[in-house]
Amino acid sequence: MDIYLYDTKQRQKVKFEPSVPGRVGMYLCGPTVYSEAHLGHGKKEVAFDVIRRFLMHAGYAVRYVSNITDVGHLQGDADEGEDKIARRAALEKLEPMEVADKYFWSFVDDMGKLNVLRPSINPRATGHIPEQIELIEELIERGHAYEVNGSVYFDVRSWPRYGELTGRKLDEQEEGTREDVREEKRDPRDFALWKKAEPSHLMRWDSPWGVGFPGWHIECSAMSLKYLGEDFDIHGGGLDLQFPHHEAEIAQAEAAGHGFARYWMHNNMLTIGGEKMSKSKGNFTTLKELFERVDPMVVRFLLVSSHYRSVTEMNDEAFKSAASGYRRLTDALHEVERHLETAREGRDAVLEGKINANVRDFEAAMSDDFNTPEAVAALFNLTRDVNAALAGDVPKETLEKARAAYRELGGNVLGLFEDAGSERQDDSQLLNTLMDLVLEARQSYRLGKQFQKADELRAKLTEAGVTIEDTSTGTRWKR
Ligand SMILES: Nc1ncnc2c1ncn2[C@@H]1O[C@H](COP(=O)(O)OP(=O)(O)OP(=O)(O)O)[C@@H](O)[C@H]1O
Ligand SMILES: [Zn+2]
Repeated sequence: MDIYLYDTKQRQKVKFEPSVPGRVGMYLCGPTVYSEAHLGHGKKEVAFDVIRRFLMHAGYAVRYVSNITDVGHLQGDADEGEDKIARRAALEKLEPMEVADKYFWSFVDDMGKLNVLRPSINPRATGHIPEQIELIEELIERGHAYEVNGSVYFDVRSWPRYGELTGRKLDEQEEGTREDVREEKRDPRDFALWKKAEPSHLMRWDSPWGVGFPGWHIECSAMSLKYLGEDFDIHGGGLDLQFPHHEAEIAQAEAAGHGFARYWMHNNMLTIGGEKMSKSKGNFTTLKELFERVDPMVVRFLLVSSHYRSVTEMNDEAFKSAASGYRRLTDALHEVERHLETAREGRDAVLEGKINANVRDFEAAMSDDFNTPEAVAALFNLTRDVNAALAGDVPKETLEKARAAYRELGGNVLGLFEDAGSERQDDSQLLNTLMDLVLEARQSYRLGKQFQKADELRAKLTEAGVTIEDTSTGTRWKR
């Protein structure tokens, strides 16, 4: 199966050829673990999870590495200032590593609910300080980095290829860093590889340049090279990471003499009211909040219904239609399974021909830069064909073929049906159904003017940790 993907660096769709036949090495920039993940983070994780799953479907053995940033990411992505983790540690009165662990496990939990496969390796920046120091030493030796007052900077002027991923011109590169220009830098575009730790800085390590901590970008170069080797296949991340983070990653690795990622893939943003969902804008919905009102599998369905390079807009309407689309697929699969219990032996060649055609459409869509909306459309066509046939009598072997198509394409590739998070997903679905029933009961008390009973129900729910709120659009509940 030939797979084409959009490579950010070449600015076009290209045929994917792994550097080692049959194997794929993939690296995805992971979370900075200082707060709860929001739906935008979910979009990124699901986008690359589906890419990984389809490569597995195509027969590749995939090593999927996604880092955990637990040091060096400073406020405002700058070269100067407070570390995001340390800041949160001070606010929550926790050790920095306690903050990192708390939000790391919370992230693992959220991604499990979204049925994102666990990475093969989840390396942490703090666990790879020697590797980062070694890479910085190589850069200094080759004349691409310099030390000043215990900090080390990448010398952008020594590396003319800097900026080639995004094709930024010199003056545009300066813009992002001008505010943080320090006298120490030879050029305002230079970025920190290692920072001297001020006495107040909690996270600190010995280095050839004194006590300090690594810059934000160096961990990804060091850890991807360590676990995937030179010239690994795919590097992914959000669009907003292209500059400066990914430009810096490439420069750090290549200037030190290493081959780096061969394909660059970037997901577009999840928006709300047309604006990027982000922590700093405050317009975010954490996945945990969302899962209280929307089944995580519906959230995943919404995410895969738009292309990873398209913007996904979040609103109640989108969730409503995702819920009904998702229900159509699961209902059809359940119907197939129900019919299988009593089906007669034999096959239906006409329906099998249609199933095969839909499977081919699905694979063609996914081979064309992982076009999930078209792949979902193929599943709906399959559903239409299967439902029409189920009105009559479908024999067993053909039903099994239909079930296998749903399980492989909808389940294993799009991740919509089972595995990692299925138990918890069932629980949350059950909880939603039960709460709908409870709220209906309360509503009928109120309509029957049995207000005391309605209030008692509400009080008992509060006792159980569930609060309910009456709004103009209906009653909502929260845990
Ligand atoms: N709305 C979004 N849609 C898609 N991906 C996102 C979105 N927000 C963040 N990401 C991706 O998640 C990763 C981590 O992002 P980050 O922690 O900077 O989140 P953020 O909410 O944008 O935070 P901040 O506003 O503080 O920059 C990045 O790869 C980024 O591209
Ligand atoms: Zn990175």
